[in-house]
Amino acid sequence: MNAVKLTPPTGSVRATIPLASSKSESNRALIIDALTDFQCTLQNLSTARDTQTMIRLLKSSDATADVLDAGTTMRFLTAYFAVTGQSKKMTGTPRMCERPIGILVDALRKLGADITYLNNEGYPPLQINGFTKTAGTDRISIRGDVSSQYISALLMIAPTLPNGLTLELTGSIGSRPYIEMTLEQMIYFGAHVTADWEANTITVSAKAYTPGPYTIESDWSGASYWYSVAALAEDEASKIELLGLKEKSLQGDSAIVDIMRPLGVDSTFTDTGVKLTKRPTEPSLSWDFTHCPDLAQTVAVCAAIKGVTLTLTGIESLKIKETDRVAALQAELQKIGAELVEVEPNHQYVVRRLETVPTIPATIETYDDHRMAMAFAPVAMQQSIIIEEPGVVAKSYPSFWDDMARILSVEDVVESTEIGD
Ligand SMILES: O=C(O)C1=C[C@@H](OP(=O)(O)O)[C@@H](O)[C@H](O)C1
Ligand SMILES: C=C(OP(=O)(O)O)C(=O)O
Repeated sequence: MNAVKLTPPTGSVRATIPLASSKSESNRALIIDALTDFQCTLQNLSTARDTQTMIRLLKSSDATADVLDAGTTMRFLTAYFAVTGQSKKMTGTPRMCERPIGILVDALRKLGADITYLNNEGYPPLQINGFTKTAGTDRISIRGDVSSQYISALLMIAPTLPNGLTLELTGSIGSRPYIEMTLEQMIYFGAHVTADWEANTITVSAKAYTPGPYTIESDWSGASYWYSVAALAEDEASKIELLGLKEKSLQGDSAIVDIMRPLGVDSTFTDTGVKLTKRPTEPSLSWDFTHCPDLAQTVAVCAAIKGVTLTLTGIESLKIKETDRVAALQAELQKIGAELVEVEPNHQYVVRRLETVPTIPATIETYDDHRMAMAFAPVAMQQSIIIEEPGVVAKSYPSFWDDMARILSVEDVVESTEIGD
């Protein structure tokens, strides 16, 4: 086993953190760039593995595209390879092959794509065998409550369809800011888009993208771990500056600014980013994570350590991400003396402290999930903690441990290897 041990800092924390840039914005910009025949100039692309995988697969002429564990890369490339008439086998990690894709494949088939499942119906791996543009329809109904990534994937290819596309989103809509991010980036590159959020209908005209320069913002999801660090810093004089973030962001995870105020963090925007300082904490907090699911783990762990009773709704989609994040949180929060209880089935959950005294340092399993590692790391502001398989952070934030080492001690834990291992 590979692990790192984190030890609390002494005194107040003062740090300036460069942050990784957003993999969500990067992966959209890369698809749009590919649809302009790579005529755009993209700046500050993310170093995240999910983005590096997207770059590699867009350049590759191999018959197989292995996206590893990158959800957006799988969903966006499936639509891109289909509409550009390529023959590709799409595959990924064993977990990726458990993450549903049927809703996107059904929609692409209606538009004219030839896609077959190679193993289980509705899941990767799949084989794309091209696209018949005239066979398609230009109006499609699609569920909005499983993953917004299917919707973003379809929207981005829509300008290249002969008649454009109208999407009617049915049921409740999750992760809506990610759909809005897609639309904003499409509009930036010259797409004609009309979104009617009353009727849940989005129309995209057939019109080629206009290539141009584009600079990716820092990653607000990655920023959330620094908000948790600030919230858990014991010294009231602690200050952290996060570079490259904007108050008016395309990223819905900028909601962390509002979520963290009751957890004790004030945000002040500057020309270069945002400064975090400490403020009084409230005893309880309720938040609906429907539109910012990637923040749920950060906030759950932070509230658990602070002893703030947290009521969470909108976390159903966590079960189909890199791991079942609800189950993973339930198991690991116990180790830091807290529990995540399902109060209303598949709807409302509460994080609260337990009476038991946990062992310190707790050893946290990460379940191949970058956000499990990064969400638990800020616990080290108050108590030592061991995080297993720390390399998982590479998916979205490869320099996370180097950045953490600016404020506290991050040591590799060397496990003795037994003969026969
Ligand atoms: O479109 C995107 O960039 C993303 C959308 C969200 O997924 P869902 O739409 O599946 O919730 C989010 O969890 C993921 O990290 C990135
Ligand atoms: C869910 C995530 O990513 P994806 O769905 O793109 O794998 C994430 O980064 O938390």
